[in-house]
Amino acid sequence: MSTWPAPTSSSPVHATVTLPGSKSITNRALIISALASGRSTVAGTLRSRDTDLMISALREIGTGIDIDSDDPTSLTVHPGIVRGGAVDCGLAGTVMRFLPPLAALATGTVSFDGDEQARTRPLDTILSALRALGADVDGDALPFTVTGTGRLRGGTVDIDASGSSQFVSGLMLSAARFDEGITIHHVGKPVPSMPHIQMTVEMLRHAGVLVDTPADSGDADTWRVHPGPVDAVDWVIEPDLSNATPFLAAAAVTGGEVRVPNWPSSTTQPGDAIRHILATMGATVELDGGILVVRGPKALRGIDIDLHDVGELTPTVAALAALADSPSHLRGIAHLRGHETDRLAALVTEIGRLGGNAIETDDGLDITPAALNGGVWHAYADHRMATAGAIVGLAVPGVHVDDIGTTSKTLPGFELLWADMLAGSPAHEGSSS
Ligand SMILES: O=C(O)C1=C[C@@H](OP(=O)(O)O)[C@@H](O)[C@H](O)C1
Ligand SMILES: C=C(OP(=O)(O)O)C(=O)O
Repeated sequence: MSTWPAPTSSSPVHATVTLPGSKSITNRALIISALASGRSTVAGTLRSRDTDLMISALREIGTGIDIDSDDPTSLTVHPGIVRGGAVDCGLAGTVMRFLPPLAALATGTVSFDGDEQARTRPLDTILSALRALGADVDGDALPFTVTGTGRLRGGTVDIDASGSSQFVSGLMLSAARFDEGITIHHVGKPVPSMPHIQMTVEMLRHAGVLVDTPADSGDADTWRVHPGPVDAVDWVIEPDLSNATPFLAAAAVTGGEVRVPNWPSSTTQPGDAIRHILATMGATVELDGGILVVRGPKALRGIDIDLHDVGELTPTVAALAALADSPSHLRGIAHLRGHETDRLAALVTEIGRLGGNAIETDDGLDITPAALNGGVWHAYADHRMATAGAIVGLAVPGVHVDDIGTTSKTLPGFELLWADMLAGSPAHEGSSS
């Protein structure tokens, strides 16, 4: 694997960047469609490692998925009886957490494995919950098996979802097909990434599933999915707003202007929070007729922010903070230690390697301004670490990302999009020139 010389831009970046579909919405739409009572279609699907793993896994255990030969982002999903098979989760949290509850409905054994690095990602919470709901699960982490009899009792379960919102989402997504549905009580420190749980709720409701949230029932930290049929839906996937953030950051870092079309006027995607984050750091941000326009400031300010709800944005925000002219405090993100890699440790190490100043706190990062130098930025097989390196490289000559290819987890062809963004901007140096 050769390192990627991150292009440096000595002039403001001016570009319009169109992003493919959302990973989180795509993989939810696929699971819900696989459980539906008829044929669904999914338009604007993200095609990337995480979503292709979901497609392969669903096919393996009985779902028919046709891919339009003229437009590989258009899928037709034909639900089938869930059967045994072997599932590769790669490093995808959405595959390793969303599929086991569906596998519990199988008529055989579904075996799960994934990348070496995936074997350390937390899973015991959801696997224990499935056992409590009547499933036969062997193992507490990857690799593990789920053996089904074609149905699952379901019912009430207490879980500690402070490590990942995906435990709640994963259980909810298949629960309408459990005999008793599900009632999930969370017990523990606050659940992160609540917008992602709201995404699950809204998409289930869109498919006709009856869901009670804490706001509906008045029961704090309790979600209920009633048993019942799941409707077929013609899904249209929003662009991935978290994947938009490195491109918007490019405007902020270079004092340029980046436009992202098809920005939804209302969304459950956490990436929407980048508008507030960039504005707080000094950028001008406008949402104008579905186009998000970010104009960078002369100098970026640091930020003090709780990212508990939008942890996915941390690598982008940390890269921006490393280039800001005042200190930043990123809080509420202890759970990032269980993401693709330990993101807090990885960001501290990589910012430090370039001469920056980042320290790990109990639940986040403190980053103070320092002059940065070039060097190798390690991605740790983490797509968002790789894109964070690209952001830093815009402002710091001589940054090389060791594995830019890892961006294919959610954004294949990132380097080309990055190069296209820079192509319209006069002075930059690096691989894309
Ligand atoms: O449900 C989802 O699609 C996701 C939930 C979040 O997970 P955590 O709650 O584990 O942070 C997020 O970080 C991840 O990228 C996608
Ligand atoms: C945490 C992430 O991914 P995953 O779905 O694998 O948890 C992410 O994309 O930032």
